[in-house]
Amino acid sequence: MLESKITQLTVRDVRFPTSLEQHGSDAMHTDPDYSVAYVVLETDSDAALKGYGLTFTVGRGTEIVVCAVKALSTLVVGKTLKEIISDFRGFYRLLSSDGQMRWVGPEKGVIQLATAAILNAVWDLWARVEGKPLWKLLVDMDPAKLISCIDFRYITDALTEQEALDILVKAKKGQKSREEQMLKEGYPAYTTSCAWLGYTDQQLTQLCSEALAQGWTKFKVKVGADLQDDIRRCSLIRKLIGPNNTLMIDANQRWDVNEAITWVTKLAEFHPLWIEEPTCPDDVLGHASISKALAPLGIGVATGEQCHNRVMFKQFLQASALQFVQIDSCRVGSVNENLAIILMAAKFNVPVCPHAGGVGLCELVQHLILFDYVSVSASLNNRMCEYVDHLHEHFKSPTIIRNAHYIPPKDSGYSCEMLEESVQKHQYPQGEVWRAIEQQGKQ
Ligand SMILES: C[C@H](O)[C@@H](O)[C@@H](O)[C@H](O)C(=O)O
Ligand SMILES: [Mg+2]
Repeated sequence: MLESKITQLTVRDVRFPTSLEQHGSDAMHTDPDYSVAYVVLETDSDAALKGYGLTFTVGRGTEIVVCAVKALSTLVVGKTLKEIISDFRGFYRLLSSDGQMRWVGPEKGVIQLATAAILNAVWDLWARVEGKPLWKLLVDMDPAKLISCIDFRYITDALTEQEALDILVKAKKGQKSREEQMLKEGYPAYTTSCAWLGYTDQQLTQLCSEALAQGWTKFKVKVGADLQDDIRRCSLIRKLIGPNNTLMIDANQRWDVNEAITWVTKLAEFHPLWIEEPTCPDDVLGHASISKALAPLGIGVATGEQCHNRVMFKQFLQASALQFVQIDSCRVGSVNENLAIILMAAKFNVPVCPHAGGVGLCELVQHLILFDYVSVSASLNNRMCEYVDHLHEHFKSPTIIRNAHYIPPKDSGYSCEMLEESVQKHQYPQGEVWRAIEQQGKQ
């Protein structure tokens, strides 16, 4: 089936009206409608083989990503899977460095989100052909083959191909038992679903109590809009979870550098493990200053959900500007680029704690963090994967959480195939969900 040719790419604008109940809200994204540009790759295979991919967005603007996916589609339609994976690095470059299209990037913004959607679908297709979930395809892959999927351009000053290969070869030791451990226990997760910024104290208390009863021990709270609110909310949640559970805070880029330091210092009494996205996501040196100032308080800096490519991560690592690397399955160039980031994090000995606050992100990124543990970092120290409890019912193979751990997916592929009925209902603007909302607005 590797010979299957990709005959068509379809892309749809699918949105969920999460802003109505403030799910997903933070200090900068006050009304997010969790959305995806949803890609399906059709093939000429008899076995009705298809590849499914997506990239996450938050409502208006999804149509621009859809447009960018269409613009890139000519680069993938007509290729066989074999052609792509026999030189995946070359194919990655074809998409990310197209001589005309790169002008609207390069490797950042909308075009990078579109690249992610397409490449996520290609990886899904490959894993389906191999009859494995994506994480298993990755952990079983020969290290040299894995390396051949990565574009090392611009990062060899931080990580050479040889160093990356050495990391993978070294981590072969103990791989089998780590894989068995994951299948048995799962990968540790934390929840963000109790404390979105738009939730009331009452909601926060109820959701947090329920989560504690379900076995959650690590919680993230949104902060950054109003200091007094933050003090009240953090104090509330710290009381609920007790001194031994873990608390993280997330400002979604709200502050200037000095403001971040002052603000977080005032929240230090609640002992957050990290402050996430304290300032502009592109400000490497700003993050380094914040890291330095907060280190004596025992608070680390986490970032990555809007870190648009491997070069940004390289600089953050080189400048000791973050203490937690938050990879994102859709922000950068899919698995190919995330492999580079995971390997750089290993070289710099910084834990990877993926971002998953969105629709479909939990489904996707669980594969990458399983790969990180089994085949790269071999450590769970200071590591956990984000989980948000929204919209999983729209997926064919939704995430499975047991005792606050991600249980490794078993179905073939990259877990982002959506239920066709859900796609049709939520397609923007013609799906019935959006037509009903429009109707109500008119009344
Ligand atoms: C708009 C989104 O919900 C963000 O608030 C979310 O991704 C968040 O930053 C997170 O870390 O989960
Ligand atoms: Mg965040």
